[in-house]
Amino acid sequence: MQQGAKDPKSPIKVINIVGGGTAGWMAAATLARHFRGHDLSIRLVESEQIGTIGVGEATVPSILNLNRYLGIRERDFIAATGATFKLGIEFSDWYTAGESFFHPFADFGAPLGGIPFYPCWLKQYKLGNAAPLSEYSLATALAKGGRFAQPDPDTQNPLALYNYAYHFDASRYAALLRRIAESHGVRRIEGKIVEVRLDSSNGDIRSLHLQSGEILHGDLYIDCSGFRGLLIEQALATGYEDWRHWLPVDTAVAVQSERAGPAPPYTRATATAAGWRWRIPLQHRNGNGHVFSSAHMTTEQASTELLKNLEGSALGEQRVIRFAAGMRKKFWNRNCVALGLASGFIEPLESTSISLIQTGVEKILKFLPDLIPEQKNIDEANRLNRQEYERVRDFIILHYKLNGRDDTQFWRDMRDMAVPDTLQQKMDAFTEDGRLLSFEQESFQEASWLAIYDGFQFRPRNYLAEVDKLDNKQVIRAMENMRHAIATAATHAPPHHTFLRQAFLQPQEACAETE
Ligand SMILES: Cc1cc2nc3c(=O)[nH]c(=O)nc-3n(C[C@H](O)[C@H](O)[C@H](O)COP(=O)(O)OP(=O)(O)OC[C@H]3O[C@@H](n4cnc5c(N)ncnc54)[C@H](O)[C@@H]3O)c2cc1C
Repeated sequence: MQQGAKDPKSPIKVINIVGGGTAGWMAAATLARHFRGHDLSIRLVESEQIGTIGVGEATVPSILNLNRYLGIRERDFIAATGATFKLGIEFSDWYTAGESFFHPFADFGAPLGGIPFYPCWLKQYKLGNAAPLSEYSLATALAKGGRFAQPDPDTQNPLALYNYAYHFDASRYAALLRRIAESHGVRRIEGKIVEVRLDSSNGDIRSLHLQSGEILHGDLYIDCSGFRGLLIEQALATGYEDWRHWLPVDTAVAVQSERAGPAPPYTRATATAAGWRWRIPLQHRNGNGHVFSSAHMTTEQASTELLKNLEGSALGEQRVIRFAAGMRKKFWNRNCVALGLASGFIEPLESTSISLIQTGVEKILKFLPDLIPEQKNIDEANRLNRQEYERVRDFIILHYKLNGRDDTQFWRDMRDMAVPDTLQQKMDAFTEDGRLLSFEQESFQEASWLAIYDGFQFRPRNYLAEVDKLDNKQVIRAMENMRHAIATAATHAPPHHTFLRQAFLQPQEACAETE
């Protein structure tokens, strides 16, 4: 057998990870933790000369599971990464200019008489007896007031159940993960890979050749090299499925800025003439960016719009990043798995990339039992990965499809476009009677779909007939009680910055009682 070629039945002994951005270090820390005690060596190659993408600072709640798995205490995480809490996303000017709505990581209301809240609300809303849906969400009320408190895990009150995520400094998070990975034995190699050689007998990746002359052989290669896809595309020519006909936003200008005022506990996404701007509040600064369609707006226009709307002075230079929405045709091809930007990218509107890295790593763990790769497992991992990407894609497209703006060609085109069949099916079911279809591998659950439908005032023609079994007066009273309880609970929570300071940023001893 050639050097570097592996007997297909023997367990993997060497994993080479290419790239030390968020994807590379997430993979390194998780794989090293999962396979500790195995006869396995994990190496990570990264190049300071190339650097990382330097954005990617808003997350979804699944990040808490990763931190827990890696043994990262919330207090340490928040101090190390300059993190703030995130209750959801405020969408400004998306439906029409001047209007905004909130997508919380939480359900709306609580079931009434065994019937889910939404159909009950819908009937009363149509009758003019209900407040806007957002007023039945504690997470939304907290966000609006700039307040934060952690949900009480023992509460019996369904209104107090919500999730949260974080905003964090991506480079500091990568550094934290690196410390964990290295403590589990991962070896970091600084250097630029200048050549990737394939095994002529089977087409697998055989070796990585560094500028320094060092050659790395391995059994499994994880491509975390960013958009370039050094292994998965440049070496293995896996192919890319391009979704720009649905998601034409293809360029970002990004800049950091000084914080002005206390950090709100949410991300803001503000629609512009041909895209949208993000504002991500960290403890020590804001992350800002403007993502736009280059067919409808120049980089100069996008940059002017971004700078004009910064809340504090810009810190450092603006960066321009180009991308194409889509996914690699296979995320696992031969002896190579692509994670992060190397595996695909759907624009950052719902902060999904980091969670897709997480589920990508989980698929490696699940479909590589005993470290022995089998083609049927690889095929299944690819099938699930595709579905997961497509579900996220559909959810993002929905935000554009439902827009009510008439001010530019971009928004009119987005409203008129034909959407994927899977999305059309969901929209049709919802329009009929409020049914929320859920397919395999959904990243966003029913409450999230509801938040977007309702935010865009896209409402069903009918409500579920079952709701008519409930007594109208009782329903109205119960809903009013919920709204009152939520408003009261929200005003009792501390301002977000006070919560952060008191619970997480004070010296250890002072915090002991808050744990
Ligand atoms: C505009 C924008 C906004 C985003 N916002 C969010 C967000 O809010 N939330 C979210 O979840 N995600 C977001 N993302 C996605 C997020 O940034 C990425 O998923 C995340 O940073 C992971 O990137 P990565 O590690 O795959 O790639 P990168 O950070 O690009 O890292 C690539 C690594 O590969 C190394 N490398 C490349 N070539 C070589 C070579 N030849 N030799 C050696 N090393 C090499 C580099 O040195 C680097 O270490 C955003 C992305 C963009 C473009």
